Amino acid sequence: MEYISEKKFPLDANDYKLYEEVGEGVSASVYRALCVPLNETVAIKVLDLEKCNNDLDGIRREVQMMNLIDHPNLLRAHCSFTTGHHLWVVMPYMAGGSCLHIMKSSFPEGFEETVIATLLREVLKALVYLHAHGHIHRDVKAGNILIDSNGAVKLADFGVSACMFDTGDRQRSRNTFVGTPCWMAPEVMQQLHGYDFKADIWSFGITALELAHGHAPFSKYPPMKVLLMTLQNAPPGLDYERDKRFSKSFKELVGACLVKDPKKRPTSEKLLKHHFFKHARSTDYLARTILDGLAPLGDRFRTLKAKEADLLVQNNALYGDKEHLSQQEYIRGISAWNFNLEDLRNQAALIQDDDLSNEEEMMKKQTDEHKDVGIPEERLSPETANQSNPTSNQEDGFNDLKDLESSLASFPIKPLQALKGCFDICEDDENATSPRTMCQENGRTDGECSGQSSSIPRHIVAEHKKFLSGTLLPDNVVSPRRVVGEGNRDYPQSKFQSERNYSGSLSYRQRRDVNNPPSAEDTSDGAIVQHKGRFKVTSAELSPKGLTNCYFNPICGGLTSPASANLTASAVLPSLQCILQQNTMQRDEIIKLMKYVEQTSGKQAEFTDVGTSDLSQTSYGLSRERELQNQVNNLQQSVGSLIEELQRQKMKNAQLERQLNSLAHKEEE
Ligand SMILES: Nc1ncnc2c1ncn2[C@@H]1O[C@H](COP(=O)(O)OP(=O)(O)OP(=O)(O)O)[C@@H](O)[C@H]1O
Repeated sequence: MEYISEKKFPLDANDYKLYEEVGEGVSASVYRALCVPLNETVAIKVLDLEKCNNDLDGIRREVQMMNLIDHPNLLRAHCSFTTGHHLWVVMPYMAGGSCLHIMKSSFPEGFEETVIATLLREVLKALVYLHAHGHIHRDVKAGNILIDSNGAVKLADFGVSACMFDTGDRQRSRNTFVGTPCWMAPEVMQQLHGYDFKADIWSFGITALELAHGHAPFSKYPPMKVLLMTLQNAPPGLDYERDKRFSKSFKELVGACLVKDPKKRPTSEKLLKHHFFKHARSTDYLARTILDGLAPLGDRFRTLKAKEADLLVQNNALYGDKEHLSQQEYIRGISAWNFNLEDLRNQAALIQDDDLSNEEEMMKKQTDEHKDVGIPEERLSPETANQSNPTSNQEDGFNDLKDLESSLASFPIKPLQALKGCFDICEDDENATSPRTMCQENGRTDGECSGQSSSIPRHIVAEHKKFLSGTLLPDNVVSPRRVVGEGNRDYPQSKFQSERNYSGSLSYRQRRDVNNPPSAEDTSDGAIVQHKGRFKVTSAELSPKGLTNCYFNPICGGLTSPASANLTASAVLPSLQCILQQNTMQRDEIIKLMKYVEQTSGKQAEFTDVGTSDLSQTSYGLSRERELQNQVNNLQQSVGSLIEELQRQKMKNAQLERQLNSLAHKEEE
């Protein structure tokens, strides 16, 4: 892992003088330093190899990339070498720091359009180069756009990049769930067909919004919610009202990047010709406008770190609330979201009902706004598109299999609420190993439980399950029990549980190394890997056995477990609600499917009779379910207010404790 650039940077740590720390990632610290023989200021990224045992591949890839690339807008390494158990990567010093840090220090509301156009043009040039050479960056975001003292812009951090020309095992990495949630393209989250360069275009669009507002869309939400919102909502965009200060061409550029169908996104090359970039200026302009008057990078880094520590203490004392902490992580400016099952449950449980209705409103608003800006409906998620044109489904009827599939690929009406229920009830129940058990607990027969109808095409069923189970991640991500069910891959639940690391300095991977030596299975299909503070989940669908477990479980989804005697009302109610919602939706879908199958097999007349009586039974069932659901809602509201009250008391307690402490302190003095 040693190489030299033309300029002959020394490969001995003694030839460098380390100064202050200027940045920190999950796996590394970055220092300003002096290369003594060349008398040149450099940045040195120091990685502790003992702590990154499992990620050597990623590190190797990053260093190789930093060696091979040769483009003024990409951060290239001068050299790299090991010293003790550390790897030093020597690179040009980018005195301005990252765009994220600059915004956090001086532009909390985002940059003005000319600055954005200039920054984005430079980043896009880097992407054109990377894509032309077969690379996907996979982590484009303001935190990885660095600026030097002259205003030169470089895209950094190739730790999770991938190469389109890779084959075999490395090709699999292109189908992994990797990136930072807010910037992650829907196809990367969905894991259905793999992805390509266009994933970077989506992240580029999100970065444009981040530079415009000072934060990425959905950044205040916990990762689980970000995933759901990205998949379910209309793509984010510039708002006509709120973003009046931005030009139409900027809005169009963002709109072009943030299209859910990757095929409809422009290539980086085409995007570079977009008329928005006529607003771009020279990079000196950046130096004059955004770097002028900024404190030295090390000082800014220290201030941000102190702010972050304060916030962490405050939030811990006041809320103990992960949603606030997640936001706080964003303030820190690194993507240190460790992702584990326990978190998913906790985060799902944090989702409030009013969030849900806000979400729905937001979706509706975004749909209207998109219409205003003239964004075609194909940019909208299936749900939103349907909202904007309520008759479209009916008009199309059920004749088109494609329509059916797209409607099956939608989430329940309130997926977050459904998830909330599923996670609540799932608490550490080791007995819940199969859908069969769960369904028996619900008083269903196996037949009902499997939901497999001979008339339903199997590929539709498989896809359907992915969404109706309330799980948006690949099945293997959120349901270790499914893995257990496969027999030979018997992960105990605890292996998937990591302690969430809010400060981001320790990763799941590092902790696990201490307690569990890595096994071959760690990299097998479906293992969750926390990769450099981002998510990385290998898709099981790529393995030949991946699809064999795609059973459609209409009642329980993949996550619920039998109710145990000590379950609280708050745990049971949401889960009931989840079951009701899923039932309602699945019943509708089954009727559609039956109708479709009957129509195509020429039994229309027969079906009408059976169908009519089925439908009337169904509508009775539906109204009964609605009634029950209302009751569940009411009960849930009471539980909600009790929880709120509890939180208020907790806050009071924390305040009293602080007052007591300071009194005790004074007395001691
Ligand atoms: N060449 C550089 N000059 C100045 N600052 C830098 C340089 N390289 C990195 N930094 C700063 O250090 C921070 C961490 O670096 P980097 O992103 O490479 O670490 P990482 O461990 O890969 O982080 P991540 O958590 O994003 O994976 C960056 O966000 C940036 O602010």
